[in-house]
Amino acid sequence: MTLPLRIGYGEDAHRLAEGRTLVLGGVPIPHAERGPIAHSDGDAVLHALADALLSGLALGDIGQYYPDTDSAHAGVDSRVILEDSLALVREWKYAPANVALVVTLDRPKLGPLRADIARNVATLLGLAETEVGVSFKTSEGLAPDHVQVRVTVLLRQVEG
Ligand SMILES: Nc1ccn([C@@H]2O[C@H](COP(=O)(O)O)[C@@H](O)[C@H]2O)c(=O)n1
Ligand SMILES: C[C@@]1(CO)OP(=O)(O)OP(=O)(O)OC[C@H]1O
Repeated sequence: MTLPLRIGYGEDAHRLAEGRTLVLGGVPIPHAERGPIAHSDGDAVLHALADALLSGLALGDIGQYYPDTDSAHAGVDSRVILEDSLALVREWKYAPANVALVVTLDRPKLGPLRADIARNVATLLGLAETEVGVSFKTSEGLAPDHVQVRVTVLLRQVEG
């Protein structure tokens, strides 16, 4: 891989159900009536982010490294998935430069948690908080039963 800059893109979606904790970017969301149905902890931000990191270097996706058919990964903390994906990026001598992420969720309002999510994601990636853009959208009632996340990441080549 020779390009000094590479773009990665990732998406994730989970159906929401009662009795589950909604965690986004490693931040538990208070007042969420429902949380994700998932094989792992279902953190859609970290899943989409990990996929974005991998896609930027054409390294596949998290389902290849963490198949949801493998009981060994049941309930896995998504921070581990992200750390593993970041380690692969570093092995190829790249590092994240900045991140833009969009969460689509009808309820609850996430605006008050924007800084917490940005800070947590930045810490996980070794970035400044100002390098993590966090946007929220409702689906306008079109998809009230799921959470959807889309992420772009810019990767920069680093010295070996
Ligand atoms: N779960 C959400 C969804 C949206 N917001 C904020 O609401 C504003 C309007 O969103 P629209 O989808 O109607 O365009 C926007 O400022 C979002 O940041 C939110 O806080 N939590
Ligand atoms: C993370 C994995 C593995 O535990 O499962 P889920 O938590 O269901 O998440 P998803 O984003 O649907 O796919 C990746 C899976 O392999």
